[in-house]
Amino acid sequence: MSEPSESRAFDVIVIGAGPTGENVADRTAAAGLRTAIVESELVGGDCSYWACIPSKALLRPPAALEAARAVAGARHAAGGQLDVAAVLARRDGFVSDWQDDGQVAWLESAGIELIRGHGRLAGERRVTVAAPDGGTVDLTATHAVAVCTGSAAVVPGLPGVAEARPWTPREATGARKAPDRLAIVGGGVVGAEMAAAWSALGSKVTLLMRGERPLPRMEPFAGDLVADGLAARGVDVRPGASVAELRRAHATGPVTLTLEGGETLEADEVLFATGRKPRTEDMGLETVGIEPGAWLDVDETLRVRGVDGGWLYCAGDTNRRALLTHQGKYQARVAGAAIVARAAGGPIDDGPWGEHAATADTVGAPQVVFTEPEAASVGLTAQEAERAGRRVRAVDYDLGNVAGASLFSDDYRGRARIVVDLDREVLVGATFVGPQAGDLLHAATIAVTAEVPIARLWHAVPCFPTVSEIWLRLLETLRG
Ligand SMILES: Cc1cc2nc3c(=O)[nH]c(=O)nc-3n(C[C@H](O)[C@H](O)[C@H](O)COP(=O)(O)OP(=O)(O)OC[C@H]3O[C@@H](n4cnc5c(N)ncnc54)[C@H](O)[C@@H]3O)c2cc1C
Ligand SMILES: NC(=O)c1ccc[n+]([C@@H]2O[C@H](COP(=O)([O-])OP(=O)(O)OC[C@H]3O[C@@H](n4cnc5c(N)ncnc54)[C@H](O)[C@@H]3O)[C@@H](O)[C@H]2O)c1
Repeated sequence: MSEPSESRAFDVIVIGAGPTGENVADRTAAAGLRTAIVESELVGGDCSYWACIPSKALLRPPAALEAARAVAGARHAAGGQLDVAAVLARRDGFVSDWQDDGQVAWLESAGIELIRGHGRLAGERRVTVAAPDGGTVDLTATHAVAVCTGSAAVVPGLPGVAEARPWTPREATGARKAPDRLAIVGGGVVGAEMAAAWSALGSKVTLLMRGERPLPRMEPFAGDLVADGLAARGVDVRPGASVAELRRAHATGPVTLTLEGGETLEADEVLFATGRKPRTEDMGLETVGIEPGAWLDVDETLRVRGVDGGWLYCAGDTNRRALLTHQGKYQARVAGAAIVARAAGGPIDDGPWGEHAATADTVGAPQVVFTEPEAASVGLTAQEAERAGRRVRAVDYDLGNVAGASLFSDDYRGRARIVVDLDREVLVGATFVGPQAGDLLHAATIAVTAEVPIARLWHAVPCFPTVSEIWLRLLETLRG
């Protein structure tokens, strides 16, 4: 006998309660629209339990220890080893032991109704939820449905991959002990951060990447400095290495990776950090004329293109604009405001930098990679700017030559670059690499998104002796 089905009506239905979905729902509920959010796993999403939070919780203790060891006078007091069990316990605390009670309580306090289960679109403004108890809940939205279902790890279909039982970022951020030998495939952000984390926590890490250096989307010097930093901490960094097949002969035994060219490598675990795919395969997209499994193509207000009636929105990883929590939350604020404005029949301000346009996604989405050294960037690289037909000048400066940096740590090594649009005399990109360089980034994000004229930036005086004096040095170098 099938479980009973229930029908409910709301103004807005959000599918996926990750950071993005939570923020869309928060905006619409705060504006008085009856809002439901559908979640199939944990309220809080990947970011809270299997991505940003646990990864940064693993990376922070080794970084804190290194920071102390980098300063003569403090070094002797930081001579011990990391307490790995305590690091993992602290990580478990940050993910609330993979329980979502706290986030559920927040939803309740915000007046958002949680409906647990797997959500699928079922035609215009309709969502069917397969509830954990086997029943179904049929939902109808008066104004909008927002798809915020995030992304999932891509594992390439190499021979032997299923038997090798590889780690995805979920296992890598949630592991309960450091494997003796960890092979990581993919030199993107996850690969670099997990190499930094697990090498510090006791694994012998080999980082295999197809390209010349890690972090291929950043300025080349960022990948080079991060590769040097990883190598200095014992990671075997292998550029130009592609895995051809894997073999794990015994369930409890090691895995052997065969590289293209025939070389083999043995490890206890292998992590595939090889990118993401949208979580849209099994969610009824075909009922609204979209191919299942596709990234959703949206306009600047985050409304899905090509859907009659304009009621379907998509924010966060699933639209592929910028796979970052802070950009997903930004899109959520924009989409939420657009849904509220359209529901009220009000005007839509969707021109560049308008209230209902996610302009920063393409102009100034910042990112910090929490390796040692950190790599932080916003806007365009010099090469991207040139490819876009801009007349630009890249200005570089050695971060270690700034007084604040040499005080911050002995032998500070790092580099900064600003990319200046020579026609408009504004910054279109910036990159900082060095210990704790991520904290330098927000000033650059403001300069890029607010299009602060260089002539005015000259009057923004950084304090002596902070690492921020890099700004003065870069502008002096630009002006000659
Ligand atoms: C290891 C790792 C580290 C990262 N670190 C950072 C970082 O430091 N900073 C940063 O900015 N970004 C980081 N990211 C990226 C960040 O995790 C994502 O950009 C972010 O989680 C996207 O948020 P979201 O809300 O779009 O999706 P998610 O967080 O994935 O949430 C989507 C939610 O939708 C639910 N869902 C999916 N399908 C359905 C369905 N059909 N029905 C009901 N519910 C459904 C899921 O269960 C999930 O809860 C990291 C990613 C990884 C893998
Ligand atoms: N600190 C942060 O902001 C942070 C941290 C982690 C992840 N993230 C986000 O999460 C997303 C996912 O990260 P990711 O590192 O998985 O993806 P990514 O796209 O950054 O990197 C994946 C890498 O794997 C390589 N690759 C793909 N297939 C391969 C194969 N078969 N063999 C070898 N290499 C292969 C790609 O060339 C690429 O360099 C990113 O968009 C990133 O922005 C952000």
